[in-house]
Amino acid sequence: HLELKSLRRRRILNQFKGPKVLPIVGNAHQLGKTPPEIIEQMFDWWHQHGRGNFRYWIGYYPNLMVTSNKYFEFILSSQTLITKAEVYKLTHPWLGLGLLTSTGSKWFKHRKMITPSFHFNVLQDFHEVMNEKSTQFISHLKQVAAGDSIFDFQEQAHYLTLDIICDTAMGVTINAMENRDSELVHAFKDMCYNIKVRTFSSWKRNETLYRFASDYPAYLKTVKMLQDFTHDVIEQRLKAHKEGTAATSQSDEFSRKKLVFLDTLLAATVDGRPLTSQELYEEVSTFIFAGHDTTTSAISFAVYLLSRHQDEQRKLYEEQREVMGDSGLSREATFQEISQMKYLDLFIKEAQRIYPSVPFVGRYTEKDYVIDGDLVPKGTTLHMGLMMLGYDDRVFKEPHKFRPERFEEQKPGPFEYVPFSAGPRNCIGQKFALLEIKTVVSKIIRHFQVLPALDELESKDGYISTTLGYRPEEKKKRDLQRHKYDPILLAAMSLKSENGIYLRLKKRF
Ligand code: HEM
Repeated sequence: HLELKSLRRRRILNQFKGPKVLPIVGNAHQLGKTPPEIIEQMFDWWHQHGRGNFRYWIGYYPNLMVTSNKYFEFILSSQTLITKAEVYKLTHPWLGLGLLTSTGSKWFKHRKMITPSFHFNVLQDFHEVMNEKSTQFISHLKQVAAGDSIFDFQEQAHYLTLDIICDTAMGVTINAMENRDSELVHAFKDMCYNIKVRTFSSWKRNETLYRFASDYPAYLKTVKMLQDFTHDVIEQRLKAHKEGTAATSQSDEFSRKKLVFLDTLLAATVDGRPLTSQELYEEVSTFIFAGHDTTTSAISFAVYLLSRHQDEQRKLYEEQREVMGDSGLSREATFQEISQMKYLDLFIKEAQRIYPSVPFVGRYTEKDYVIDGDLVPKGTTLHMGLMMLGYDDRVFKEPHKFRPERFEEQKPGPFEYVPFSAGPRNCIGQKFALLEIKTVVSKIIRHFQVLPALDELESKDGYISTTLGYRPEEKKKRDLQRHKYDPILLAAMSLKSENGIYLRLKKRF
């Protein structure tokens, strides 16, 4: 039955390049056993098939890895090709159908309703929180990094971003940096971990089969804990609104009450009515997930690059001295000062090219499409290889060289570099994210010299340690020289280092 059902799709998709397909398994047997092996396989196939689009089958499910510019333009500009790939369903039990996962008219109406929540003025309130939490983060790092110790920065960054997002989304202080062993902090961590594990497990990915897994009861407990926590906070905030003790608009300057994301949702309407409690829950949870998993990745890899590329770090420090003044290095940067940090901006662009926080974006074709003259059949999962774009030497010369200046010298075309996606379904939190990354990273640069785990790991020639993106033969050779402290990349929904991001910090004052 499955064979017959997929006959048409097979016939059509055979027009695309791709690895040889076996009956029943498709190409699943070639994918690799571990998450890092899967991303390596994708890069290998990309090279083997002329660094263009290629198709592969997981059992009877067809997948098309998309890296061509014309495809990116078509998909990202489309108003109809907006249904997310099946993998996003793993977030449904926690997030429901919020902005990230919904489709059709629900997505359209909610996108319109939520857009003002990221308005410039609201961001200024968020910036206060980012500043406050990153000041705490600096004190926290001083303890963790004391005595020249080598520590996993990625883990610490996760606590920070969780603190920022809970406060900006709901006005709640969970203090994850200090209470890392609390049940709630564990629940957030476990949930992100669970999504990662299920992404790469062929049977745990299936909702019905997953019920038989040994970790299923613990998973249900985690989902319930997060749901109860968020519902409680929403109820309390709703009560505060009724009693007039919460901020209702950004102009609440007089009372100095901070506006949080939930406040803007409580004031919003869809179809002329306020949001239901389920809708409020879905959007707040989505904001929390999309807004902290990604920034953990972005901040971690940016700081990792600082540790390996001392010349660039020196330039960044000089810029901090220029913008903040020598006597101002210990204070918090204002919104305006952040926008004057131009080299930091280039640095983050370059960091996102090499280590995009969202390495792949998935869509599902609910009907046939003709893209760049090719027929793409209904029922195909499209994976947009955002990460491959960054390693394409037809666009970025010497892609393994870390050179923030490249973004000043030559701007990539509109669909050649899209870490925040593009078009109607682009990242709604882009400005929030950049503000957060810059606030945190600039503060780290002012307070510490970031050093690699071992002195000899500093890059002397500007080349990065990552070998993904090299041609397979070249990659194999370079892999032999890899060090245990070089990150091993894996692409769950966001890009992470499987073996952590180990580095050292030296206090500047
Ligand atoms: C470095 C940080 C970030 C990166 C690289 C990033 C990237 C992306 C990308 C590529 C998408 C498109 C996903 C898709 O089409 O499936 C997306 C969507 C989204 N992002 Fe971000 N993001 C970041 C941070 C944030 C933050 C901080 C928030 C919220 C505070 C956020 C909220 C969202 C939401 C709600 C969507 C769904 C938008 C929609 O479908 O209309 N993101 N992001």
